[in-house]
Amino acid sequence: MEGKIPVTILTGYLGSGKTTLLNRLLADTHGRKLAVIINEIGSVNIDGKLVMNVEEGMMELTNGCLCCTVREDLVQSLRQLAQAREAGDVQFEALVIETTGLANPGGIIQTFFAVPDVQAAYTIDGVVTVVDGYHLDKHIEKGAEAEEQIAYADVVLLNKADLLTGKQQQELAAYIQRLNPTAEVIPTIQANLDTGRLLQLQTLLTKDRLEARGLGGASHLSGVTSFVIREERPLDLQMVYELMGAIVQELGDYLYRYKGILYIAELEKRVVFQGVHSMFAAAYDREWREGEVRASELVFIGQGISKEWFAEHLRQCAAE
Ligand SMILES: Nc1nc2c(ncn2[C@@H]2O[C@H](COP(=O)(O)OP(=O)(O)OP(=O)(O)O)[C@@H](O)[C@H]2O)c(=O)[nH]1
Repeated sequence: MEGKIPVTILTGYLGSGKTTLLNRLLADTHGRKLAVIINEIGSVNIDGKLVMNVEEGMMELTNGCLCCTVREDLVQSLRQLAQAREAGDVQFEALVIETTGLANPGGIIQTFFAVPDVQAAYTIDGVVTVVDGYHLDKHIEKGAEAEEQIAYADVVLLNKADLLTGKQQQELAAYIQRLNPTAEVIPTIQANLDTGRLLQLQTLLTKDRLEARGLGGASHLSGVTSFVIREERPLDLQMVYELMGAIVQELGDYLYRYKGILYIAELEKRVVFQGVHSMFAAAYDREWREGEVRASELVFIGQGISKEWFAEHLRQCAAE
């Protein structure tokens, strides 16, 4: 992943506080210069006007939602930004994409896997979802988007905490955690938090993070299930690719997000494996540390998927 531009995807329902957070990211002195892509439905880009302090490296996508399919205008913007950076016309170290409140971030994430030159230039650092704690129940009633945005998140900001009692905050945090056990949930007021950390999530699961959340079992809520599979025997990467290729042909629509570390036979490096719906990719990670227990750990988040079924199939990819 050396040299790639890290990308943070900012999602959240309408009015949850995404622009508030973006302004903080731009104003804070976390030491990283950001480029921003904003997606707004409709031809009048109000959000663009609300974002302060960006002179260069800012792009606005209007007329439509960055949703569901690979978007050619997003691809064009990403290419232009990468080229301008390469040529020295703009300088930035990281890219933030703010999506519309009704976007399912899956389409955007897929763009980074599906388009080879985009994949070569960028790497997704993390997905940050801002939740309007005060209105979450209403947003969930309205459709699947609010839950899907949570399901994709690496970090969830439980925003508008000033409008919640301590008990409500706890209940909402537990609810979010059941939807997405691997996400970190942070209560915020006006999206106020250490923004520097948000830009360095490196999105990956670690064993500690999983254990801290008591993972391993399955959780079910509104048809969205998430579970972690662990396999201690070394795997054959080719077999994992073939298996996942076959699985996503059948189940791609139901798999919102899967990610984790693979322990591959005869390889000293960990392999990061992650995907969204039917797009997935593997990349070399750091070397296994001395004394570190080597194992594959993958989290799956999707609709109506079975932990046993996935575990059984992954077991068949053992190299020996
Ligand atoms: N009470 C309260 N209001 C907040 C908080 N955070 C943001 N707001 C307000 O909520 C409103 C929406 O915030 P934005 O940051 O524009 O939300 P957004 O997600 O960008 O909105 P859209 O682009 O329309 O989807 C604004 O009036 C904010 O001032 C909070 O923690 N508490």
